[in-house]
Amino acid sequence: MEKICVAVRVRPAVTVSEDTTVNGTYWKVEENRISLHKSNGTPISGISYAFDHVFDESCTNSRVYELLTKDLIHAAVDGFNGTVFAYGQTSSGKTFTMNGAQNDRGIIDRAVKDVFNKIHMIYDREFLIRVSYMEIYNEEINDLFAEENQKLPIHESLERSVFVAGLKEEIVSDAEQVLKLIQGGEVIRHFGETSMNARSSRSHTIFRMVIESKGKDANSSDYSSSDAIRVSVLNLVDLAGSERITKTGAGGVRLKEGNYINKSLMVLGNVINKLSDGAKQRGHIPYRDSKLTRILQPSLGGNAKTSIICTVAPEKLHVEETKGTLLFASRAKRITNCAQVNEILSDAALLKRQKLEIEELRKKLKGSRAEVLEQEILKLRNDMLKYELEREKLEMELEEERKLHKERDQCIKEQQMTTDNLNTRVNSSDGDKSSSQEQNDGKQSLEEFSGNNIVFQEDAFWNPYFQGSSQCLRWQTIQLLQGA
Ligand SMILES: Nc1ncnc2c1ncn2[C@@H]1O[C@H](COP(=O)(O)OP(=O)(O)OP(=O)(O)O)[C@@H](O)[C@H]1O
Repeated sequence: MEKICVAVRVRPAVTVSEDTTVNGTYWKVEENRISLHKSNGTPISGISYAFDHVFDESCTNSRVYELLTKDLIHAAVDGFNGTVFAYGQTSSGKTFTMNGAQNDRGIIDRAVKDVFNKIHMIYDREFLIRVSYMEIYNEEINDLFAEENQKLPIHESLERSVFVAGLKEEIVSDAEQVLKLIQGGEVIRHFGETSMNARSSRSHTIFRMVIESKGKDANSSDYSSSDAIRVSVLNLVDLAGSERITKTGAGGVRLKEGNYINKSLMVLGNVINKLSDGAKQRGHIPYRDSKLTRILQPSLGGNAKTSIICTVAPEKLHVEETKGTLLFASRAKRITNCAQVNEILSDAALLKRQKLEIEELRKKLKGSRAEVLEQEILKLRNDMLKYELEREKLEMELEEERKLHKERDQCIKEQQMTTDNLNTRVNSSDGDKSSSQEQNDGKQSLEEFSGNNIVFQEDAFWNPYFQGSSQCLRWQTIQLLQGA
């Protein structure tokens, strides 16, 4: 999360008759602060604003570029979206700042050259640059690279986010080529003379560079420098200036243009207001209320680094407009964007990245409580494994036991049968020889097991000792009988 970078630039006073110190007030610039003072030097309370930078009338475009936009342009080459726009009342110096003058090249010119200088110094990536140039005139989008492309629609898709359908994109290889294309666009851009500016921009323009890059070394272990493709969008915007119709005295075409300009700037102001309210109070952001805010949506509170140059006129005549611009600037200063490198990953790159991330997390876990937990989990897992083995062993023993039990039952049955047979034989041969004493005891008579010389007592088979193998059962029975 980072705040939008906001600067105020005061243009030189244009007419001697509008002496800034006459009639009571003047704007004073001190470091990064601008405040309104009375002609006697006392500050007017409540009208003092601090920004990231405040540039006085002596400041050059070169300095504005260095302090406010250079880093952003370099970040765009590294994969961050970036937007720079100039905002201010008509004739306050927006076009001078963005497009420059003959002896002082503007931000766009410097940015284009800087982009190419920077990419020529990056040896491990290859770049593909595409540029487009459009204007929003009377709330319609026209292509400044192809005059026939007028009234272009805005579309939205998951892949491309918000985009202007049918806009011509030129693939470019050097700065000179780009600057020539821009010059061509300037010829068809809508300018017009007003009472306040001999060459007033009657449209908002958006010059766009799409910077794509890819690592040259595909075998590198660093995913970000090899397989991932970075795509960033750099918008350089020159807005038309707000104007008071009462001041300009415009009529006809100029009046219509002025109304459209004011309306779209009002929507921009509303969006800025809402965004500056903070995430909780903000509610619905009216991006869709104008083409300008729709196109700039990612740059306002979205995934982009944004710098705003608010231009003001120092003359007392414009003091109310200047106050309005400063209010806009101070609200914009409260907005936070969330810029991140835009990468498109192939499956291989994704895998590589995930592996690295897992490795990173492992490193972070080391030395923390998580490591102790990990060991505890390992110990529990070992214990579980031990119990599992024990359970299997017991199950096998149980199975063995069942088998023995079955054998024993079988054996009992066989012995029962033998006993029955013997009894039948004894009964039939001895007849009434059985002693009455034995019958009274309720015990069955002892039988001699022919062939083995072993004597069994029927009761003994139900003795608990008979649990076990049939061999053991026999031995226990014998012992019992011997002891009896
Ligand atoms: N910093 C500056 N130094 C010197 N001249 C400047 C500066 N800023 C503006 N000017 C001059 O002031 C005049 C108006 O400037 P510019 O056309 O850039 O205003 P603008 O804000 O773009 O106006 P509009 O909104 O009407 O297009 C131009 O003649 C320009 O050269």
